[in-house]
Formats: sequence, structure tokens, C-alpha cells
Amino acid sequence: MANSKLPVLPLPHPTILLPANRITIQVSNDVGESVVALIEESDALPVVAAIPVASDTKSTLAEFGTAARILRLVRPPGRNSRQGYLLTLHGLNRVRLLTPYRPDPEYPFTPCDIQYAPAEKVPSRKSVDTFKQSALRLLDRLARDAGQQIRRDGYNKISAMLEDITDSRASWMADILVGTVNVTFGDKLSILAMNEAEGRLTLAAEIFAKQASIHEVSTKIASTVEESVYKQQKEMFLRQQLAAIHKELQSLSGGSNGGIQNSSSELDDDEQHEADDLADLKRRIEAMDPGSEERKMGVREWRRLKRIPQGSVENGVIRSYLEWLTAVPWPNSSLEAPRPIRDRSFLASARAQLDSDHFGLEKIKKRLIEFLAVVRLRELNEERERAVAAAAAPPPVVVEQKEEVKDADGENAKPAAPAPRQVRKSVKGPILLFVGPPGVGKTSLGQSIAKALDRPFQRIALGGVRDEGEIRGHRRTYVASGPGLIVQAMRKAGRCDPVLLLDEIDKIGHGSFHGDPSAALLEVLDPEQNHTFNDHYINVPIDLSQVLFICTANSLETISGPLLDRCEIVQLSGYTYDEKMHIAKRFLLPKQLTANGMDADHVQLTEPALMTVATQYTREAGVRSLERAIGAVVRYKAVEWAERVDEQQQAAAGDAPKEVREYSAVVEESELEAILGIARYDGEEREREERRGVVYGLVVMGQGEGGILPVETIAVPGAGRLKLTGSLGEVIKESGELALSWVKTHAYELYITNSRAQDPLKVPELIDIHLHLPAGAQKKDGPSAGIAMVCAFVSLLTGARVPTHVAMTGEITLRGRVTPVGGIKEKVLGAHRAEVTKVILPWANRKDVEHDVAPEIRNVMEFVFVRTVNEALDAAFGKNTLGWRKENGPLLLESRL
Ligand SMILES: Nc1ncnc2c1ncn2[C@@H]1O[C@H](COP(=O)(O)OP(=O)(O)OP(=O)(O)O)[C@@H](O)[C@H]1O
Repeated sequence: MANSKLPVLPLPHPTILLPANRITIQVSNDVGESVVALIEESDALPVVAAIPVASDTKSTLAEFGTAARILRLVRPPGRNSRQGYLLTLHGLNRVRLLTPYRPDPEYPFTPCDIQYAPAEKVPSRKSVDTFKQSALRLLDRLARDAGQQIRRDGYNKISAMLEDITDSRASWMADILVGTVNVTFGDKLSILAMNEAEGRLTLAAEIFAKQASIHEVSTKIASTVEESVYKQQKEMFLRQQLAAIHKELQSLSGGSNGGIQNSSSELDDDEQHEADDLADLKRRIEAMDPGSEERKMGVREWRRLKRIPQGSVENGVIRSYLEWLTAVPWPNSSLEAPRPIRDRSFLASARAQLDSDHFGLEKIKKRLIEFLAVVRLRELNEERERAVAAAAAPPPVVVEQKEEVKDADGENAKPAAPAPRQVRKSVKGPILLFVGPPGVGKTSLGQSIAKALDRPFQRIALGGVRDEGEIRGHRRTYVASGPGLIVQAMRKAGRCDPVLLLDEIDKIGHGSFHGDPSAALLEVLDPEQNHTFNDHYINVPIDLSQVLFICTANSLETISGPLLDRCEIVQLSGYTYDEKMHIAKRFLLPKQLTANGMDADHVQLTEPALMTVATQYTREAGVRSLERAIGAVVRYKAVEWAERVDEQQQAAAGDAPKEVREYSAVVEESELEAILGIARYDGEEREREERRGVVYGLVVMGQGEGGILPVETIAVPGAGRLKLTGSLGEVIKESGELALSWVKTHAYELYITNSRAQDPLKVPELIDIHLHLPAGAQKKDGPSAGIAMVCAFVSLLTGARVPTHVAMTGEITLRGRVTPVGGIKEKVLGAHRAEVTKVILPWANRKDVEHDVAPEIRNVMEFVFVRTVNEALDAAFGKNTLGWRKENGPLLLESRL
């Protein structure tokens, strides 16, 4: 190892000069001047010890460096002091600094003691081979990824050289390669410090292997980044172009908002939202079933939208159309029956659901369970059939989703191969029609069915719908057009298989110059047609076959025949007071308590109080008014409670002048008047006066509610005619004529006239009979008032009276037979509410009373079933009240048949 003295040149961090390498560095003017002096001093090219600075934070020099020959020095042009000199060095040998370097400000190149590295041994074959392999792999990669041909050629040349190199020159080659390729400062420094050939080759092989894999990864990352950057740039570029085109189009169409863009940043937000909305719309179109009608329509309208300038009316129309189109829940391709249906315990849990939502209604619940069982069986059968068919069918052709997505926006989109859409077929069970008075739970039963099936529930109110367009939507040519009620409900439901409740189909208008809404409903409800329901606005067939429709109505009379034909009627009647009490306690009160933020400890209605609310404050078949009245009581108590809490707080804060009022949770019957006001139905029965010519009949009103109705008759001077008033329909008028004819025929037997030939309206005086049914504004029709009319005429003509606790219903024939009528349960319940205790009914209606009327009512009322008018008269006036002539003529005998 030879020692010597060499001027030290610190290399700026992170420059390192390895032996056999050449570098050019920039040096300060002082250093440059010193190099000039050095060159001038020496005969040959001067040699310096080029020592790297060990770290970028400290200026301490590394221990090792390279003896380097100064090859060239370039002065800065025009003595530009800031630019510095350029110095080219050629590395010769490894050196080690023996003494610490202390620069002299006067003369930077102070010679220092250095030691040259010893002569190297020839490295082993193995390490040379490993080194060569590693270096060749790296060079190969570098050549492959080099952008320019000239660099690629350079790497290839070095590779060729490396292959031919001798073992003794391998370590020299290692220095050249480490100096050339881009390795870290640390790696270079460790190569510099390694003055043994064998060790240097091993170290170089490791460095090259590491470098090769780093290079590989970074190339990969670079290419990925490049790709995404390219995509983003491309998108940005295209968007900018699009924006520019829009702007141009706007200015062409006279838009004067050119300057707006620069002036306000608020508008930028709007633009952003606009862009987001459009992107959302586009995404929704892309998500539509490829090849489907709706997607084709969506794509077509989307293209139109792009062509029409923003802000124009047409643009808005298309936008809102597309929003609707994409919001309709189009059938998905899920072929599985919904989960709850497949569940084995489905029927049991459906039953539990119905029970937890409704009291009583046993027959209805039984019918609904049957209905749900049918729905389940059909769905499961369908699923099985589909599975078999799918197993037999050839495998489906897979269509790349990515291509389809492009089509939605691409101008040159080819029509996608329309793969037939596979959807669950319709359940095609019967369409249920709940008929009954208001507030008996028709709507809430529909909700329970939806809950049991785990499907969304939507109610469509059809009351007062007069225009077909309300159901089917209006064509887009109309100003402010939009889709119909069905599509609106489907959108709200958000699924293609909701339960839709068509509420009050009996109140829907029939044909007018706006079209017939009930005809549109026919299409909706027809399982053969509703898989292609056509909403005029959407204008793409919508599949409603998976929707479960349930209808409700108060009465069947106004429902058109064809509509009725599609439905299966489930009749709900009113509740007895007993049932109402249960419903109130178990359902209505807890519901109202929750709705008003109270709990059961805050309000307790005593049994007599509840009964009074039911009997004297409400008189309805259902429980809606009862619920309202209970709600009013709860709210009253809520106010009391809140006041008391406030007073307590004030008292606690010490600023309450008054005493805290007492609060009692219990509501007694006596408090009801203060809470709900004067009872509406209090003592009404007492007002029912027993009068000549007045009889109470039983009726079912328009809302399906039963009740009693007085049949009033008076005799007025006249010409033997009958006058009927009170908004009577044809049938009821005829039944009045019929009743009078019967009375005229039997006037002799009833001691009204003295001979069979006399007309009771002409002898002894000439009179007219005026029959009136009160509540004149309410339309009345039907034949069921027959026996009530006969009784009223007989009462008028004989002077006998029918007690006010008696009411009756029944149709009569000319021969005096009493034939059955409908609505018995409602009528009996209505009579019970009106505190009638004796009801006269046709003999043939016995079974209705047995089946439909609750035992608690049957037990407190007297039912007289009559076959003939004579029996009815006896039951109404009391046996032997009316005198009957003994000699029974042939007519009377006939009437007893
Ligand atoms: N059997 C019952 N058990 C529990 N609650 C009931 C029962 N029947 C009705 N209700 C309650 O009465 C209220 C009114 O019922 P709903 O709205 O279903 O009546 P509706 O028959 O549909 O009336 P409308 O013909 O006027 O639409 C609801 O809060 C409902 O939960």
C-alpha cells in the first residue's frame, strides 16, 4: 500500500467518481482559479484526490475517494462570476484519506496524506459469472425500456463487451457499470470503499439485481400512471371540447350569457351540479337492461338531449322525461322468488303479521291466508319450472357489459343484440277487492299483506279521478305533462313487484270527454294485458305483471261490471261496540299515544269512558272517528301533562308563583264533555217518536255503513195518488207502488175499507198519500224497503203504530211474499248502534244473521224472520193489534203461500 500526498477536491454531494469513470462537475470560481494555478504549476495533467462529501447536511468528507486526473477545465463565458467553472475528471485509483481534511481558505488545494489501494487479486470464476449474469439482466432490461435507439444500442454494446471481458478486468467493468447506471449514493459509496475485487463483484451483482427489480416495478408503475393520466387527459380534453361546442351552439341560438362565465363563481357550482346530474342520468341509462325497449328509448332521448342547447324548453322536457324513464323500476332479471315466500314459515308469519295489525276479522284473515298461500305456491311452481327449463337450455351467450355501456353514449352505437329479458312471471292470483264502510281496516289490511310479503306498499287514491290521463299519464306533447298515478306509485315503490292498493275504485269517474279512467284500470288489472301497460308519458311498455294489486271500495254499486269481474270481493262489515272496544284498547289508543309522544302511564281511558266515546261521540261502522276522538283525548292530556312539567320546573327553579297542578292519568267518563264537547248522539233514540204512518227501515248508506231510516207517510187531500219523495231511485219508487197495491188489495181484510171494491185512497175521503224518506240529499235506491213501506201505509190507514224499537228490511212481491235482501250484517249493526232491539228480516236471511252477526249482538236483539207480509205486519205492530177479517178470501190465502 503506497502512501502519498495529493491535493483534495471535495465532490459536491451526491456526486461520486469511481475509478475508470469520467465526470464533469461545476466548481466555484475560487476552486477553478486554484485548478488553473495547479495546471500551470505541473508539467503533466495534474492529479487530485476526488473525495465525495459524505452527506448532504454535513460537509465532512468520506474516508474513501478516487485519485483523478484533471482532463479539462472550462472557464465561464465572459467571466460570469455566478456561473462557475466546469471541471472534467477521470478516475484512476481508489485512495483513502489518512488525515482529516481541513480546507485552507487561501489555497483550496492543500495536499493531504492519502493511501492508494493495494494491487487487486484476480476474482474467482464464480463471482465473475454471478456478476456478469446480474449485470447482463439489468442491461437487458434497460435496453428494452430505453426510449431512444441510440441508448438501446449503447446498452447492447456494453452487454457485448461484458460477455467478452476477462476475469481480471471484471472488477474494472464493475466500477464502470456502477458509475454508469443509476444506483444510489450509498451503493456507490460502498463500491468505492470496497478495495477488494472479489467483494466488489459480489456487491455489484447484488446492486444490479436490486436495480433490475426496482426498474421493473417502476416501469410498471410508470406505464400504469401514464395510462390513467392519458385517459384523464383525454377525457378532460374531450369535455373541454364539448363545453366549447355547447358554448358555440348557445351563442348561435342567441344565448347572451357569454360573459357570465368569467364573472361569478356561484354559477360554477351550478354547472358542477348540472354536470353531476347529467352524469347520474347517463349512469342510470347505462345500467338499464341491454337490448331492452326502455334502454333504447333512453339512449335515443339522451342523444337528442345532447343535441339540444341547454336551457331551452325542449332540453328541460327531455331531461325530466329521462329522469322519469330511469326512475321507473324496470323488471330486473332476478328469477328467484322473493325470500319470505320461500321461507317455510311464511304462512305462519303472515298470519302473525295480520294478527298483530288487526283485531278480529277472522274470516277475512282466513281468506287472506288462502290468498297468500296461492301466491306462494304459484311463485314456487314457477321457480321450479324455470329451473327445469334453465337446465335444459343451452348456455347463454355472455355479452360484455363494457361494450354495452359505451353504446349508451356512442354515436355509432350498434343496436345491442336483444337478448330476451327473463323475469319472474306474474303471480296471476286473484285481485282482491275489499268492500266495506270507511275505517274498517281495508287500507291497513293491504299494508299488512305487503309487510307479510316483504314488498313495498303504495296507495293510489282513485276517488275523484275523472281523466284517463291521471291513470295513464299525458303525452309529452302536452304542456306540463307527466306520467300517470300507476307509474308515480311504481317510482315511489322503487321495485317492480310492489303491493299497489287502488283505493276507492267505486269513486272513479266513468267515461267523459277526457277518456274513461275505469277503462285504463281494466288494462292495469288484467293479467293478460298488464305486462305491457302503456303509460302515455313514458311511452315504453311497462311490465306490471309482478305487481300485486288490491282494490278497495265502499260499495259495489258504482263499480263497472268488467272491473268487478276481475276482482275477488272480500266483504268487510262494521264492528260491534264490543269489537270497537277491543280495537280501541289494543290498537287505537297505543297508536295515538305514540303519535302524540305520550305513553300508557300518562293516559288511561277507563272502560266506561271508552264506551261513551264509541257510542255517544261516534256512530260509524268503522273506527276512524273513534280513533280521531281518542286522539283528541290524548292530545288534551298531553297539553295538561306538558303544562304540569313546566310548572314543576318553574317550582324547582324557585320562580313559580302558583302551585303545581295535580295531574291524573285516568280519564273518566265524566271528563269527556270537558274534553270532547257535548256528545253528538246523546239521547237521539228518545227523539224517535212513535207516530202514525212512521216506520223505521234498515238501510246501507252510500259509504257501506248500515243504519235506520224512517219511512214517513202522510195523507193529504188529493185524487187517490201516491207521491214519493226523498231522492228515490226507480227501483225504490216501484217498490213503493208495489207496497201500496198490496195494501189496497188487503184493505178490506185489514178493516181499512168496508168492501173489497173500495179504494182506501178514495173512500171515505179522496186523499193522496205522500211517502218521504228523509235526508233528501242522499240518493236512495233498492227494493229492500218493501215491508217498511207496507207497514207505513197500514199504520197510516189504520192508525196503528209501530214501536220505535222495531226496524225492518225485506223486499216484497205482489203476492205478499218477503224475499231476501243484502247487507244484513251492516243493517243489523246499524240497528244495534241506533238502539233498536227488534229487527224484522226476511226468512231467507236467517243464515246471514247466524254467520255474520256477532253473538253478543244476537243475544241482545230480537230477530223475527218472516216469509210473508202478513207475518211482517204481525211482528211490527204486535200480534192481534191489527184486526183481520175472519173470512179469508182467496187472495189472502194466496199471499200465505
Ligand atoms: N280490526 C282492526 N284492528 C286494528 N285496527 C284497525 C282495525 N280496523 C281498522 N283499524 C284501524 O282503523 C284505522 C282506519 O283504517 P283504514 O284506513 O284501513 O280504513 P279503510 O277501511 O281503508 O277506510 P277508507 O274506506 O276510508 O279508506 C287504521 O288506523 C286502522 O289501523
